[in-house]
Amino acid sequence: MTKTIVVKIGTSSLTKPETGQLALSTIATLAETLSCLRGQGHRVILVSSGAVGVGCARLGLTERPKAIALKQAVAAVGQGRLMRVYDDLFTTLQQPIAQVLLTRSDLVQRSRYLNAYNTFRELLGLGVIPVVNENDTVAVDELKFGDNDTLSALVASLVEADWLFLLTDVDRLYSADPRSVPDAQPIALVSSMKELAQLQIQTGTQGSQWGTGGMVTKISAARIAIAAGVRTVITQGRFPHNIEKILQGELLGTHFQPQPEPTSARKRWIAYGLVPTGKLYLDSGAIAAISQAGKSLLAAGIKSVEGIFDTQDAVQLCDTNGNEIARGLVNYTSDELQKIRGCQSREISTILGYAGADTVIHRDNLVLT
Ligand SMILES: Nc1ncnc2c1ncn2[C@@H]1O[C@H](COP(=O)(O)OP(=O)(O)O)[C@@H](O)[C@H]1O
Ligand SMILES: N[C@@H](CCC(=O)OP(=O)(O)O)C(=O)O
Repeated sequence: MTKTIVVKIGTSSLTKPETGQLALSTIATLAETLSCLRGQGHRVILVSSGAVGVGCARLGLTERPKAIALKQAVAAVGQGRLMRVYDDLFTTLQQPIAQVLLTRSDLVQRSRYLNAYNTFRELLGLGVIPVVNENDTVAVDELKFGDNDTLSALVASLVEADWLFLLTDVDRLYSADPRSVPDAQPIALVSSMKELAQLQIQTGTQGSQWGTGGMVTKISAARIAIAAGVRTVITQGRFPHNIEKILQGELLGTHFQPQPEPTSARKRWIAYGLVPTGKLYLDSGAIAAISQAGKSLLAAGIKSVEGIFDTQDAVQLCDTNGNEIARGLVNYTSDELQKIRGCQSREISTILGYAGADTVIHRDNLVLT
């Protein structure tokens, strides 16, 4: 059966750690594998990092730049070079590809989000493999994916993929970073995010020398993808043929089982497409009402309000310790909420001097995270 498959490859797999030069045999095998999957009728998207790493190698820089302007300039050098290598390899295999560079803002506005969806649909319909990366050269700090693990999960969610493969320089997820904890235990299957929380995995915050997010971003990417019904696998990038083996049922890498009932497309956009601009801290009654009873959020349950936002902006809903429970679109501005937090709905019109919505966030606009 035809599947939609998103494959993300990180800098640590695309380049040689010693020199930063391209790992050509890995890239060639990846191109071969993806072309083969296309030949079998699957729809394939490649999310490729490497613009900064390849740009550094091209310019003789020995470490990933920290200054934003330099990083953006280096990415511009590397992205072109990376695409040239991909195009040469895929052309040899008679497989057309396309470059798709996205920024966070392309997914924030609903119309642009749908536009991105339409572009992917057309490309996949044409039998093209889109090669996606963040548009590092123009992305601004506040509106960044920041790492391609997240980007690939958002793309997988956008196109409602069946599979997301996160290819990296370790063969799977471990109970702790195997670089620093040699007896860390391998994890083969994660059946829910609740189970993952119980495993208490240690990830550190660092990736490899050239990678960005390490395992943390892969786990949060898996969270986004499985909520969209996408089976997610973390596996070794050096052996791209493993993707075919996994699709045939071999249990390589770490598998994250998709949520049985995926969150609706609109709610996924609210939860992960939008960038929240504020936080509402809730009391325990409100937390129980939204998380267990599926109710809307009322002003009475809000203890405090953080940030400046407008109506219909996305905000995070947190417990009093700041742990996020849900996200949603607010019916009131931050100024209004400062005045009505903790109040009964019937008091709102007297406090504000005009009638507003009964709910602060209607349950149709509220997503548990
Ligand atoms: N619990 C863990 N299990 C496996 N790897 C981990 C874990 N915690 C941290 N890591 C580190 O994450 C690294 C991969 O992340 P990163 O360098 O960002 O890769 P990529 O460039 O593929 O995105 C591994 O090399 C490993 O050292
Ligand atoms: N967009 C950046 C990659 C960011 C990123 O997530 O890198 P990695 O951790 O290697 O997957 C680039 O092309 O260099």
